[in-house]
Amino acid sequence: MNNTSSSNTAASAAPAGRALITPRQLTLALVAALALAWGFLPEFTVSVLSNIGLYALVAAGLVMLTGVGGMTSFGQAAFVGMGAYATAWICTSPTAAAWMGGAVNPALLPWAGLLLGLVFTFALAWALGAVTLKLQGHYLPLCTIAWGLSLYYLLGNMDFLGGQTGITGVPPLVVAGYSLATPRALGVVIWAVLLLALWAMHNLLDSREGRAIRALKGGRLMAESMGVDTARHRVKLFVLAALLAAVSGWLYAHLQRFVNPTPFNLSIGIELLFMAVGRGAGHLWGAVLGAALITLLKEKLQDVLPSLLGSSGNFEVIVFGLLMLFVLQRFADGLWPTLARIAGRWVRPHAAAATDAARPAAPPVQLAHRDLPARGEVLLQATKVSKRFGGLVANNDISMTLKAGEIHALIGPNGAGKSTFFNMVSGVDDPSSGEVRLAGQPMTAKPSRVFAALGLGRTFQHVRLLGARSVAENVALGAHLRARRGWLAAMLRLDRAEEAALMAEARRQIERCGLGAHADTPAASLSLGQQRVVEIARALAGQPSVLLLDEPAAGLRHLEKRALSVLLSQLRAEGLGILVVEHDMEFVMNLADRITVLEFGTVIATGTPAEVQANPRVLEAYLGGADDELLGDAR
Ligand SMILES: Nc1ncnc2c1ncn2[C@@H]1O[C@H](COP(=O)(O)OP(=O)(O)OP(=O)(O)O)[C@@H](O)[C@H]1O
Repeated sequence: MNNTSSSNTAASAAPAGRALITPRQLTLALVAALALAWGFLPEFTVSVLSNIGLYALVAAGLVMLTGVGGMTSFGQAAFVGMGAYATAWICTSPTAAAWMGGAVNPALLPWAGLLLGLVFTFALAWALGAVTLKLQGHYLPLCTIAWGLSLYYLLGNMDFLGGQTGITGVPPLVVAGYSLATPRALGVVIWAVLLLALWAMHNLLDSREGRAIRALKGGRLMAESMGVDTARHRVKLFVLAALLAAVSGWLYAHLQRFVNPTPFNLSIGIELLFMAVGRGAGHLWGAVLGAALITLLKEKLQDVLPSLLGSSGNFEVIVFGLLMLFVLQRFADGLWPTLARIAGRWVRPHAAAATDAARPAAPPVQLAHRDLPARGEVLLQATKVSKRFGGLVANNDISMTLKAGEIHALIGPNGAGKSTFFNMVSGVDDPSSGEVRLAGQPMTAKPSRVFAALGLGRTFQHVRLLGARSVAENVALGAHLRARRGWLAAMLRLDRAEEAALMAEARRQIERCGLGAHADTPAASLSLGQQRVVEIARALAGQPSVLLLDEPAAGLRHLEKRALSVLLSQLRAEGLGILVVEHDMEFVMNLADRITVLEFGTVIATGTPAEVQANPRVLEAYLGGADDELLGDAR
């Protein structure tokens, strides 16, 4: 721990000499300045700022969905339309009034409209998300275009919603007896809602569920292996973005006081995406920056371009397209990180541990705890497991057991079928035939997260970490299933005690694996060998009874391998069962209790390291191939 805290102190002290202000102070100062100036700004500026607030609310949802979660949606404008139309209809329609008995206080109608919009959007977004988000690659954005268009045309073709003309006479919002009829009055609500939403989403990202959301982008395999239900998280993220869009639509309807389908068409959906793309992956404040840039630019271009070109038309869209090319070329991470780098001279980044220390101590919370099974108990059992890819038999009738308190190594030349077997005993893939049991339970057709819930922790052959996040955050993701607090608690910051316990557990595992000095370093800046050790720490944070390690020694230096050997021996002594796939024969022979050797998908030998090294088939498999010197080294 000492190393960690000293590095934090150094990290926070270094820029402090130049820095004038922390990000939080800067945000508060900007918000205070806006609040103070609000009453004195010209009407036009207030109107533009209100529009920026409305756009930023939708763009913030898109930053979460696209920037953080890795899912692109072109159809967000349609959800804005749903929020707008729901309130416009309920506030103006005689049918709606009749449904409500005609006795509702008119001041309450917009709130009924908000409720209707949210309920309707929730239901539709959940249904659309459940179907669409199963699609991968370019199919997902294509599908969002399809339903974005459908909803837009639906709004414009419903007679009871006024067709293409829309609905006029939407009343202003009334709050505590005050009518918010002007942009200056409603703008305050718009910005208050925006700031509240940014705060809630910032909190969400800084939580156990936030780490799970961030893990969605890098592929679902890793997240599922940590116990995250990725399909559910994707749908929830989609619904969250849709609800923010609907709230923006609700405010829009009461700002404009009329609605028609035009502002909810696909080109606005694309503009909203531009706003989110300019922000830099996952930077929430970038949504405000993107919304401000695009709104102001659009305003200017709509004035300047027609007079320059001598004819009217939506020329600004062409300029947006070209600008987007330029921004994506020059600022691949978006504009926000570039701005943040420039602002870094004056803005002091907060060090994670320093901020933790500044927080009031939360009451201690116990994370879920699992007792290790008795030594010798069978933890993982594969019985006659085969895997066929078309005509290729990658695994052929492989049987193997892993017991508590032993290290079992799986070796074999390249292409022997080790990774295929690993995938089947970790829930990534299902066997074509045969059975895998974990903790006595049949695991056929169970996803990886069920394996994780039953006590299986794993690392990956190709390291899968959240490169931009700290080592501590990466490791805390491994303890996902040991905590319970959900999205709402995180957004409202009711999860702090649990979060503190998770981070403490992460730091404990990092120390244990010898990376204490790097706990607050972004994972991507460690060496590949160290990143492999981070993966082991992450697996350990889940308190597994079975540990699957895929080439843990690859990329490690000699002393690091020795340290890893010591750690694995210690874990074995504690009673863990460890299955390791490894090409480094010296490492394997010195560490493993039992070894299974694969060749062409078939087990050719099983036994102690000495038995395996003396086995003529193994010698032939290795000495006949390119790996001969490996076995030679070990002997
Ligand atoms: N998804 C797949 N589709 C088709 N063939 C596959 C698939 N996955 C693996 N294979 C094939 O199965 C065989 C075993 O591959 P596998 O990756 O399991 O070997 P390995 O022992 O892990 O190799 P290495 O040590 O190089 O990682 C190889 O011939 C490989 O090409």
